[in-house]
Amino acid sequence: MGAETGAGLRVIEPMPLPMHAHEFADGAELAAALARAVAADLRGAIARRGSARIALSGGSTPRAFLTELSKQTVDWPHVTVLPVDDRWVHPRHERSNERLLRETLLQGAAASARFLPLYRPAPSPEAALLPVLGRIAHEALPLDVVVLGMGEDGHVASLFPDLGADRPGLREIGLDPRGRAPALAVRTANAPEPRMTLTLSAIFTAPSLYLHIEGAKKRAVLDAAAMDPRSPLPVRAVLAGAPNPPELYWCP
Ligand SMILES: O=C1O[C@H](COP(=O)(O)O)[C@@H](O)[C@H](O)[C@H]1O
Repeated sequence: MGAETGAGLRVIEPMPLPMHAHEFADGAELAAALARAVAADLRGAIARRGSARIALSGGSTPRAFLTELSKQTVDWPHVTVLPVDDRWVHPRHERSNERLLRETLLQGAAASARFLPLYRPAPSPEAALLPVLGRIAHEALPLDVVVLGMGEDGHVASLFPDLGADRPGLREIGLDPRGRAPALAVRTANAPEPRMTLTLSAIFTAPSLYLHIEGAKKRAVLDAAAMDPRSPLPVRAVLAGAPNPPELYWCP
């Protein structure tokens, strides 16, 4: 948007990066609507190609959505599910995103989906990176659907604002929309354990990209990042680089 000044000059004000916003009264309504939309995408991919691939976020926000998604009518044996990121902890650990997906989504009929873990029983994500990269490249890409969450610090997947602070160049690889690496081993001062994460170039292979955010504080972070062209937050890189505007599912 621009404004005329007295001298006839136009002051160009920044425009927010686009998103398709879907807003709900509460988390239960949001979870049901997001599950219906994602299930429709999965059925569409299966109808077109015979199979579907979906990458899903962990953390605390998506539990109700994942439970709703598991109840949807989908040809689950033809679906491959993977986490967008995982913490380098055993899959029975309470902070494991794999554990969350197994306990919520991979239940009932949805238990017949194929699960592709990012975690392996290796001492570090760096030690496991090569085999994980190979499996992702051969069995997960291109994705059909990605659902991203966001932390209050503006991180998405395990792409944190301090990405690359310990290893120069990592931030560029993780946030490059056209980069060649589909996954990264990362460490952050903001979380207790190392992690494995998909990069934005892998995330952007999905034609359906959802951003699932709950609460006023996260919404303010997102809106500020959408508005500020100089924002260093990884969520800004999602909005700026996504081939299509993401579908925002939000409730207070
Ligand atoms: O660490 C993570 O954080 C984000 C956001 O999680 P939330 O608990 O604030 O909902 C999540 O999207 C990501 O998958 C997870 O590993």
